[in-house]
Amino acid sequence: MAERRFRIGYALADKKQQSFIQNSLVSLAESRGIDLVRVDADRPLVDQGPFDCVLHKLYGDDWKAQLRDFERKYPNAVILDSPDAIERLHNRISMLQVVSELKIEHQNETFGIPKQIVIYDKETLLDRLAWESLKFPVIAKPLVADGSAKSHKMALVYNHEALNKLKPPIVLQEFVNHGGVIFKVYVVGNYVRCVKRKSLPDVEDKLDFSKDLLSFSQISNLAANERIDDKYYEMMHLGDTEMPPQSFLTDIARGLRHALKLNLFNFDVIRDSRFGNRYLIIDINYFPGYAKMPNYESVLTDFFCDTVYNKQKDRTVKGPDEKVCSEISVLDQCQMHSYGEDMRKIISNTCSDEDEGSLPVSPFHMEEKENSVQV
Ligand SMILES: Nc1ncnc2c1ncn2[C@@H]1O[C@H](COP(=O)(O)OP(=O)(O)OP(=O)(O)O)[C@@H](O)[C@H]1O
Ligand SMILES: O=P(O)(O)O[C@H]1[C@H](OP(=O)(O)O)[C@@H](OP(=O)(O)O)[C@@H](O)[C@@H](O)[C@@H]1OP(=O)(O)O
Ligand SMILES: [Mg+2]
Ligand SMILES: [Mg+2]
Repeated sequence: MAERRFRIGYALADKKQQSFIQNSLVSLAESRGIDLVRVDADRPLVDQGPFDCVLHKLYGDDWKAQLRDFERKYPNAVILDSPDAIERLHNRISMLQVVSELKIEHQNETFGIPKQIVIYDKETLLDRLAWESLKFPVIAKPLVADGSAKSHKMALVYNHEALNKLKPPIVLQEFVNHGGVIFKVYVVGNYVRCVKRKSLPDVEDKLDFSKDLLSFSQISNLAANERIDDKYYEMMHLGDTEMPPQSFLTDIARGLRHALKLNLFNFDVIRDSRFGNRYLIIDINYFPGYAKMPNYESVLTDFFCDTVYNKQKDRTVKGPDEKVCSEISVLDQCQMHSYGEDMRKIISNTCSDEDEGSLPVSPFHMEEKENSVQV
């Protein structure tokens, strides 16, 4: 049987393409039957198909219209992710609103978001009544989080007088001491991985009134070629900071993934130093810098395989007999690249004569990896 290969088109800004599309990822995906194909943003997407899946992080109405045209022509292709779902993350209020919708209970840990208000105009900014309930210092963040450099420009504001230096629309969020360490939780489908990063240091209880405002941008970011590993933890003295419980983060990730209807995102979490078991979600980003995550190549390749495999499964399931054939053939063509005979047995067993309805679980996520969990 001729080998069925899968095509995943990626439409990314240059910077993202450079960091994400590394040879190591391309060749691993290739060895598992997946070709990563660059989408030329200057030509209509619809003319560049077919793709089994489109991976994208581009903005604007024109791009959204292109995705709609593409979907009309190729209704079976998977778009990762839906532009409407991504848009919710472009506003720092709607982005975090979803956190309060989550119904998750853990015995020892609680979570939420910092106290915050949104200010749309200068008059309200200077009206003490409007933000009376907030305690200084606060972090001023642009309301819009659309990936532009401007949308990352923040300020730590120490007092009321400094507020007139800010340009609404902004979100004012209480600064919460958290021991200078932030947890970045990467989500790739049902895979969840938390890493530690250096964050803003704590501020003193007694505010230093000589300071009024401190501007900063992407304080917790790494350079494009850096990865989170033991060397980074050692250099940044992060080794001793205890991670939040993985099961707690996994539940939040699962809740966010379902509520947001997104597969590819990360969220930033800080541990409130006043309590020790209270966690605050401060930011959610679509398609973050995965290349800095340990083993990003295999995590992403597993996810790609899962995605195209599940889609193929949806498309081909008609009745038990047809199902058996179509699934074995997809697996033969794609997964056998890496799973070999054991997998063939699993599939054949699952598709035995007695088996009427159930489908084989996707074999791509059968191992639990260290420090990560499937949700
Ligand atoms: N409420 C807060 N209390 C304490 N520190 C905070 C708070 N909000 C943000 N920070 C610090 O400011 C940094 C930037 O904030 P935030 O993550 O909201 O910005 P961003 O530009 O969207 O970041 P990213 O690069 O992750 O997209 C955080 O990584 C953290 O160090
Ligand atoms: O630049 P990197 O690859 O690291 O990725 C960063 C990403 O930039 P890019 O998508 O333009 O590349 C940012 O996206 P926008 O908010 O600007 O859309 C945001 O998600 C950061 O949090 C990511 O860094 P991380 O926090 O994961 O380290
Ligand atoms: Mg952030
Ligand atoms: Mg962000």
